[in-house]
Amino acid sequence: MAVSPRIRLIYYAKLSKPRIIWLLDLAALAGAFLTGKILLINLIAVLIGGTLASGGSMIVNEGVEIDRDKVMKRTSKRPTVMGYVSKKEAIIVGSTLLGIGSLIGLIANPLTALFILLGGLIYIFVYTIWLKPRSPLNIVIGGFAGSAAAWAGYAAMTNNFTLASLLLGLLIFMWTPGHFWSLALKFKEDYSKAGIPMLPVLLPEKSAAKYIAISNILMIPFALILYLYVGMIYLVIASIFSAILLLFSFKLLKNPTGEEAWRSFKISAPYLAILLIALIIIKIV
Ligand code: HEM
Ligand SMILES: CC(C)=CCC/C(C)=C/CC/C(C)=C/COP(=O)(O)OP(=O)(O)O
Repeated sequence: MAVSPRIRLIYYAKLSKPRIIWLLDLAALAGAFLTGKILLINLIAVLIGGTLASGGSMIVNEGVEIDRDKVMKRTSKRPTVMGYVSKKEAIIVGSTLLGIGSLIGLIANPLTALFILLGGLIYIFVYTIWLKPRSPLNIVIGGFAGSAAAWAGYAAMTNNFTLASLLLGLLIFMWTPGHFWSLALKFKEDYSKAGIPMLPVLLPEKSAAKYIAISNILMIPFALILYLYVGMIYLVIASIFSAILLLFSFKLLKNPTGEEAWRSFKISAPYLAILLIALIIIKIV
């Protein structure tokens, strides 16, 4: 379809899921600041490279998923579903962006580039193509894609992968199921219609709420343990916000409705953001 380059850019900006990219960038920033030493050029490289690569991966995801997105109300207006961007075009443009983003990571070092590429490849091949249509563990394993952002940020400063970066990545990995199952519980019908076996589609609401609570409880030690590298002020902040997150999980457990699941989802991104921002600020001052 012939549209102006400006409109085309808007389609691609939408397809890149910018609301998710900022948190991935924040994870990369937290990884970088966790090292305690900042190399400015490398920091810029990992942020620009990570943004292009994650945006590109999302565009490939939407190219691959046109038939699933078509069926779900939440995703039915995407430029790919509307026919504004074809499957082939989304896959080519998205993979090119993933490639360029990974190459920009090379400005920092090869390990950074590798983690950026790994994040995109896990999201596209392991999550989107392999597990999403087949297994309720799809987003559990897919969570490693988010961890890769933190590992890339850490590697950009140190050219290394250490226990500290492993733990930050595991926080994101452990956070992902609670984040996503809350959303899937709210949009249970959508996922069911599309035949995607998200856990809340397969289980009664009460059991889904139980898994969300369990996964959030299991995540909290990973949130707190980072105090070893960040200090007591971080521990206090992480404890307070973890308690708030748990409160939302228990409210959902008591009242496992779509509305309560939506609240649990809406608190999950700010929760992770606050912990990551606290880590960054404490490391700066
Ligand atoms: C496989 C793992 C994940 C799945 C399946 C998932 C799924 C989703 C979905 C479907 C949305 C709604 C998107 C929309 O329509 O706008 C969303 C929102 C979001 N996700 Fe995730 N996500 C995952 C991991 C992550 C990770 C690792 C991060 C960042 C570290 C992240 C950050 C966000 C943010 C910031 C939002 C927007 C929240 C809002 O609208 O309030 N997600 N996620
Ligand atoms: C370092 C690096 C490049 C990391 C990239 C990792 C990455 C893109 C993680 C995102 C995970 C995510 C937002 C999934 C969305 O689910 P979905 O696709 O099922 O959502 P949908 O139902 O809205 O299509």
